[in-house]
Amino acid sequence: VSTVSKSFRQHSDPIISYCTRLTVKPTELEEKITNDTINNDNWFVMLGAPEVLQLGKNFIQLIGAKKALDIGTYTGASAAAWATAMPSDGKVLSMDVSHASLDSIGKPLINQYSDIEKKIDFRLGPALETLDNLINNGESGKWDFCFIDADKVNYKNYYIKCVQLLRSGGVIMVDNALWGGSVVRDQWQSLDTRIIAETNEYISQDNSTNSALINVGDGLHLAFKK
Ligand SMILES: C[S@@+](CC[C@H](N)C(=O)[O-])C[C@H]1O[C@@H](n2cnc3c(N)ncnc32)[C@H](O)[C@@H]1O
Repeated sequence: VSTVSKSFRQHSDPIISYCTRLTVKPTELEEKITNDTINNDNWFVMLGAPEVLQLGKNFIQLIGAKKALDIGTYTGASAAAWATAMPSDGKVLSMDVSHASLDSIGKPLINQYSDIEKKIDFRLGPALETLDNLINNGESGKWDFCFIDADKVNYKNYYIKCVQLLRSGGVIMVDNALWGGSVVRDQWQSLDTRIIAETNEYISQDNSTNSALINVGDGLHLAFKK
């Protein structure tokens, strides 16, 4: 049994299933994306934990977010979650270097829900380039919500760019912030672990945000821009 785990993993602690069962309220579309990803894609462990997506949706509604950055699309589960939580004039910019899983699993489902589909802009290419383009186009301070969930080696870079793009009162969610618990186990220091741990330290020292590092899903570092 693992105490740092996404609820859909078989080895996750029953307490995680309990918390998830009571609070996660997926729509029909969200449920379909989750199930199709788990049943059909070899890399399904990358899927955003439903309990993390629910928390993000709650934040989006709490702060009235209308512009979200989704860094790491995969099958589109997180992008669909943010779009679901937003009003009809909301916008999700979802970034990935590959659209293979999105095209085979997420897109055919999302296309059946035009109210969700029209809110999401799926952008192909390295996320750092997309974020730099936004900054160069005067988008700093104009975004409400960021979800960081792509390649771990760029986590600190993504965080720094998201802080710049976010408005005051905006929320950043850094996923996989506990990386299966490896951040506190010296013998598991892979490059990804080291960079995630470094990013956590950086966020904790960053005076431009308040933060909360919580054990939900694979660990989630929340940062609230001052
Ligand atoms: C953990 S998955 C994202 C999961 C998704 N957010 C969800 O909730 O289901 C990570 C994704 O990041 C993408 N990725 C890897 N390197 C990237 C990069 N440099 N820029 C953008 N996306 C990248 C991968 O192709 C992969 O689809």
